[in-house]
Amino acid sequence: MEERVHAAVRDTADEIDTMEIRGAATIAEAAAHALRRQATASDADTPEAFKSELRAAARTLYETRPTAVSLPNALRYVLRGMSNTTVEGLRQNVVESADEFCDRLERAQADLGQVGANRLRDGDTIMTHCHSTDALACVEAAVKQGKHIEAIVKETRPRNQGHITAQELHEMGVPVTLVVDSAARRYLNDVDHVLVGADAVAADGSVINKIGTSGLAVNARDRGTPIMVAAQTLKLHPDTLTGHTVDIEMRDTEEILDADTLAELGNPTVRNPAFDVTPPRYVDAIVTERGQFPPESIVILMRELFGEGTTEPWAEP
Ligand SMILES: O=C(COP(=O)(O)O)[C@H](O)[C@H](O)COP(=O)(O)O
Repeated sequence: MEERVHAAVRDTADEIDTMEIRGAATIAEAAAHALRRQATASDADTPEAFKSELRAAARTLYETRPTAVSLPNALRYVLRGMSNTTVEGLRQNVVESADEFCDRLERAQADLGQVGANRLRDGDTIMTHCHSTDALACVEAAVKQGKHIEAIVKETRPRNQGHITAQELHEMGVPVTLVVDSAARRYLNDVDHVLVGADAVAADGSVINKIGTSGLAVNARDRGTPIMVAAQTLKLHPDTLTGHTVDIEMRDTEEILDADTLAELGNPTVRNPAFDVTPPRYVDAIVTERGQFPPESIVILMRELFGEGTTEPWAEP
């Protein structure tokens, strides 16, 4: 089966796995591009063979990282478009669905940016965690509205995605203060909004995002600082409508300590969860391209978008 998967798809899968491609929206976009590539390169000679190839490619991409639901949502969106009865027609279906998906993703981010920007006032300071393109779209829109925004950016150990956030905010003209993760509570006194993204939003309004988000949210609630989650509807997790929980990715401990240092320490057990779950009571607003929602009411939007649930991206309809 593997040999039917195009090398470009396998390269994308590797890049997602090693986090050269990372962040929920970016992963989704890369996956849609990869399926498009599989379709344009395919030399399948029957519609069944073509569909089977595309499903194998989707599975290869799906197996990279388990938490960001944008990935299966993207695969499902593109594969759902395969309605034609000829190979050429199916190829065209996939190309069009993938292009449409990427357009929609870009538009959704711009639209949610406007909604998030309306929550920010001139002179506000935000605190960020990790690197989220949805969250940064809110800041970018606020800056374009002429608001002066400042940012306190958590570095986000172990992979320091906060550095990317600091750089991108700087490019927007936003003054940045970078702090170590453990300094967050100390600086919350200077913050008007905590602004983070999401890898998945569950039907009960829980937010799954980079490890450390839940601790930040609890501290922010303690200080009375509003917590805004920027998450386009691509981040809504359909399986949670039927009681499934979201799989939290455990990553290699080498991201935290190299083998030599580990040995010097007497080889303690090291755990490296990539994400955590913030319960809805710690979230003030989930900002989507369909407007802002209190977390408890996100389920209404999920039912409208997904009905009663979905199948695996590669399952026969
Ligand atoms: O937790 C992360 C990234 O984790 P990782 O670096 O492990 O992929 C981001 O906050 C979300 O994916 C949202 O990002 P976006 O708003 O860009 O979809």
